[in-house]
Amino acid sequence: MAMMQRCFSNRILQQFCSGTQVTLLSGCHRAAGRRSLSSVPGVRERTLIAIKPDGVQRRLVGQIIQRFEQRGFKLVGLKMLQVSDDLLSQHYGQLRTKPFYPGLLQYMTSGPVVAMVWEGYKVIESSRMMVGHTNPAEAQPGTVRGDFSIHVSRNVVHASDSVEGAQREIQLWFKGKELLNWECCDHASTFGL
Ligand SMILES: Nc1ncnc2c1ncn2[C@@H]1O[C@H](COP(=O)(O)OP(=O)(O)OP(=O)(O)O)[C@@H](O)[C@H]1O
Ligand SMILES: O=c1ccn([C@@H]2O[C@H](COP(=O)(O)OP(=O)(O)O)[C@@H](O)[C@H]2O)c(=O)[nH]1
Ligand SMILES: [Mg+2]
Repeated sequence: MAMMQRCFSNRILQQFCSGTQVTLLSGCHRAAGRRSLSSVPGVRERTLIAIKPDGVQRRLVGQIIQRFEQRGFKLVGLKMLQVSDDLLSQHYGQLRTKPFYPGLLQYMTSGPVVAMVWEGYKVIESSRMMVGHTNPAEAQPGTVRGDFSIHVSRNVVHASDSVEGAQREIQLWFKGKELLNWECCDHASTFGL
């Protein structure tokens, strides 16, 4: 490699190594004739991720956002809010009869929550994997819960668990105008377009 670097200028070396790389270096413009992002099924999937009050109190917001950015997902909605009992009872309605439900409401209203909508290919399934098992004691190291929490009653983050659930939760937590449609300039790297 050192020899090659002596022989070629940087630009020639890039062309020599990879035509694709040269396309990337030429900027954020989609090359003519390429498929548009919308033509790839599933890339517009969206999910609700909420950093719960313990995650905010423990100043984990940046690290959690970083994991989703690094993975390649796109942030399309973000806000910090004090969650109301009304919103929570709709969000966790299916858990109303569980013995831990009163404690869950108390926990979720104990301080601010950071709510986000992330977009990308299979983002719902992937983010559940990234978040890990509901019970942190069973969550794999490398997951958010497996790295940052130890008890099910303080498991740091929420992630939608199905397409229907994600649509319902996004509508519950966000107004349409709070979500932004914007294009990332790294389609070629992320989706191979
Ligand atoms: N046994 C328990 N004791 C205390 N809290 C619990 C218990 N089980 C679940 N919870 C809380 O209720 C939340 C919702 O439970 P659910 O079964 O939906 O898990 P989840 O889908 O992994 O979590 P979330 O919906 O918050 O992403 C859990 O994330 C956790 O905060
Ligand atoms: O035995 C339990 C199960 C759940 N939860 C809480 O309830 C939330 C929602 O439960 P769900 O089954 O939706 O789990 P999740 O989707 O969060 O993994 C969890 O995140 C926990 O905060 C709890 O406190 N005790
Ligand atoms: Mg759940």
